[in-house]
Amino acid sequence: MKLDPQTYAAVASRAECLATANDIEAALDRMAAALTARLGDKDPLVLCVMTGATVVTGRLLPRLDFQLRLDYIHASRYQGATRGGEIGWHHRPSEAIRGEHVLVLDDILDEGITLEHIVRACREDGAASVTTAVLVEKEREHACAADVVGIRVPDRYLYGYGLDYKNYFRNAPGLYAVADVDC
Ligand SMILES: O=P(O)(O)OC[C@H]1O[C@H](OP(=O)(O)OP(=O)(O)O)[C@H](O)[C@@H]1O
Ligand code: HPA
Repeated sequence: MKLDPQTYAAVASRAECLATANDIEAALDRMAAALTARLGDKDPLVLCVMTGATVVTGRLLPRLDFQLRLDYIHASRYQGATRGGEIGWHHRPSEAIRGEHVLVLDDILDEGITLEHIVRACREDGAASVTTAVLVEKEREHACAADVVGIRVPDRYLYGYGLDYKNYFRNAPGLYAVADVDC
């Protein structure tokens, strides 16, 4: 569904910036250092979790100065809503994963259900190892933990740097918490 320009502007004006682009770029530097230490000699297969992880993947990969390959995996459970539902699989690269040291890269760890399903699928599909990294982790309980976390934020609905609000705002140059009235 499309947002009309008035609603779009009103949502943006009510949102609160929780992390600036500078904060996030510094977090990406830290993530790159941690991932280099873990995977620098493993020739990993990086799996971008579509669609939200496109921005973190694009910003992080040029910081990883070692041999790697890029593919994608697509499981989602929000579909433009602010509450998650059943997980839906759209692309599971089972053949590509077999025997690989996999790095699953996602934008956010919220309830952790998406990452839990993806890690389980990678193990079922015969990955040699599975490492997980997320740009943002919400301060709440998660169904599974991420190995590498860029930035931790309060448990509010967020947009920006790949994260969407009603399929918009993935291009916002920071992390913004949506006002309660818009959730
Ligand atoms: O930890 P969870 O509560 O499971 O939520 C995290 C997941 O939710 C978002 O995906 P979404 O289903 O919204 O798809 P999208 O990437 O296309 O936005 C996000 O990109 C994570 O993959
Ligand atoms: O806070 C969020 N914002 C955008 N997408 C999400 N997917 C899970 N949590 C969020």
